Amino acid sequence: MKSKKPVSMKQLKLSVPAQDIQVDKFLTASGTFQDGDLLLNQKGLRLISEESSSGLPDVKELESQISLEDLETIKVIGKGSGGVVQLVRHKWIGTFFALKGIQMNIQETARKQIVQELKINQASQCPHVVVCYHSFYHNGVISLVLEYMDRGSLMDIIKQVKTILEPYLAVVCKQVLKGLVYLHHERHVIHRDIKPSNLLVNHKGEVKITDFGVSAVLAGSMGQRDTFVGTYNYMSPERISGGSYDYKCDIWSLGLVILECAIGRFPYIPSEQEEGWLSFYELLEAIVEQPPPTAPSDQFSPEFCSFISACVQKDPQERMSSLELLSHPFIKKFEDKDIDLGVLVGSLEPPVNF
Ligand SMILES: Nc1ncnc2c1ncn2[C@@H]1O[C@H](COP(=O)(O)OP(=O)(O)OP(=O)(O)O)[C@@H](O)[C@H]1O
Repeated sequence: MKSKKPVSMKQLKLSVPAQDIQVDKFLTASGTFQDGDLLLNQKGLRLISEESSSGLPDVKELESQISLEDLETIKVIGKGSGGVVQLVRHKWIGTFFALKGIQMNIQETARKQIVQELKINQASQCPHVVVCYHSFYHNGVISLVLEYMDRGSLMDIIKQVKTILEPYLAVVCKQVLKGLVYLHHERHVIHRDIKPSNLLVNHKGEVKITDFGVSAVLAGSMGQRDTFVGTYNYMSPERISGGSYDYKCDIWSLGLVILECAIGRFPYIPSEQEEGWLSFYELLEAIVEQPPPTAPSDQFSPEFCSFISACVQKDPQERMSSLELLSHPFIKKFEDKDIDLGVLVGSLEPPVNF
């Protein structure tokens, strides 16, 4: 989408502010002069709606305004299998975004279809799903302009703290479950790639699911249900065995992620006391053939152990749904305890400093 061209200075007539109004009242942190819908900085002049009352820019407004030229790169903040994620700033409104690039070696028509489908998916309005403001296709790369989550992913957090205590995990789970209820019951989509690096956190302690739509669209658009480039670690047994699957595969993945955060290692990797490492094929075989992992009952509460086991049932029919899990005793246990995840993440180094 094209951005509006700045108006030339000759066309401008600016009225002088009244004496008793301070100029800094109009200056934004990025050095842009803002008065209502009018923005002025060294790049020129532009009209844009004010931010919504939530503090986040209005999605629809931004969707029609963002173009790649409007975004300046601050730094690379992450690398995935498909490409890099950069912290970028909108030159006009000063807002930070995460710009995720996905390199794709597929036919032009398929790429266009993917961008088209991503545009439909980006209409998410759930507070627990990362907003995708815009998607572009440029020079073989699909770029997504995402809401910036300034504390990175759950993976970044467990790298620093090793384990997360149950009260915080309950807060994380509740938010992820709300995101999954939205995806499963309102949007009727399976995420397919729930893993620590796809659960993002911000300084307010909000947890949001990202990459919604990306894995689903890629799988669908490439004519195979599981064209998969990421990790298989969190994939449910029914998907690994190539059978049919539904929303419950996301619940299996969530159970493994939460157990990993609690015990400080991927549940299928033997602990330090046990011998050996699993190869890729041994891991897949273990997921399909062995009994599911459990939380050690001597280290964790009965509610937590029961929550994990409700998620990692090998038979998807036996697994609880996202809606059912929201009222699980483990989630309920900490609901009135006023646990602030912002305090935990606030004590850690933000990934942008890594
Ligand atoms: N919206 C975002 N805000 C802040 N940081 C982000 C955002 N999206 C991604 N990141 C950072 O970039 C890292 C890489 O993300 P990305 O989604 O590219 O890859 P991945 O999930 O690790 O792997 P894969 O490409 O296999 O899905 C994340 O772990 C996170 O630290």
